[in-house]
Amino acid sequence: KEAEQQQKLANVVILATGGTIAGAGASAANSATYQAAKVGIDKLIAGVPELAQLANVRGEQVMQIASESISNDDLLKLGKRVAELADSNDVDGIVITHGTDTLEETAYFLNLVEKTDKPIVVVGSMRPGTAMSADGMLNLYNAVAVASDKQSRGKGVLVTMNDEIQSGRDVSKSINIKTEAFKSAWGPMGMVVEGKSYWFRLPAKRHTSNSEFDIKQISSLPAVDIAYGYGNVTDTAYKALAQNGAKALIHAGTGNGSVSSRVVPALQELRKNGVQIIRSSHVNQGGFVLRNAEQPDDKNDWVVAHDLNPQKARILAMVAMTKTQDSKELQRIFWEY
Ligand SMILES: NC(=O)CC[C@H](N)C(=O)O
Repeated sequence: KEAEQQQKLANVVILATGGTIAGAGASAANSATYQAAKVGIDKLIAGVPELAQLANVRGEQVMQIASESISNDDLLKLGKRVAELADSNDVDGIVITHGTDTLEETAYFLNLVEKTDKPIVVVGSMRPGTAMSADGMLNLYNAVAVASDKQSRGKGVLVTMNDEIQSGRDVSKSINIKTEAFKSAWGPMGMVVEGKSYWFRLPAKRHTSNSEFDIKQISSLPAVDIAYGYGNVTDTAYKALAQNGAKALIHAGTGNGSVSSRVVPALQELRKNGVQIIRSSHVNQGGFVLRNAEQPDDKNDWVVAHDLNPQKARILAMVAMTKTQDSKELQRIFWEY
């Protein structure tokens, strides 16, 4: 009977990378002061025995770090392992446990480069497992529930935090001290409640199987860096990043991606020297940058990131520039993904 039950359940692999979901603090009162990336994946799985009712679950420790330290090489390593698992017949879904600081970057990266319809769910927590009202157990349970659900197929890379199912493209860490930390300007795709998912909308942008990018064809990512716009800003950071080898600069602009008159000449000059200039916005609830609004992008040969925040724009620019150095192609890609 037990063997029959196991055969019916989906096979889900949990790839662990670290973060607060694997964190540990000195006491149960430490919800904010703790060390991330301490607890191994086997212990995390053992801590949620209910997972066995949802799926045949096994874990792999891919790395054990806080997500602010994830490098491009780490992204590639994780992405390639996800692709291998997605290709194997005995894997139905993949969950990635991840620190929340750059979770939105990894989720968007995988959304762009994994050529599969199988569910890929990225999950983290805001409190370590040692804290009172730790959120990691339920978030992980929800992630496995979504990853083992056939309905989750073909919907792009997903994020399950705070009972919501979010698109890995849209979602962003919006506050750092609440368990309700992850928001999308365009709303969640669904909810997961008591191990069951409820869907309300689908992503309109290209992703996974329908993407022109494939992790198997990517061996390195170009240097793309971000510089921040603010009152009294100078062009120092932009120039320094370019001098250090950046092939594209993401302008994390004020408002609708506006650029200070003290910075414009440097960006025009850098573009003439081959550096791609991509205007995004760092406004809190989600930016919306349009071509030739604020700045003459056609004349300057700059690109706009539209609704992608600066850190997501960096991910898309890196992936796109593995294929093209043409600014018009780059802009097409920024509209489509
Ligand atoms: N809540 C978290 O996961 C933050 C912990 C750590 N800074 C990380 O991103 O891994």
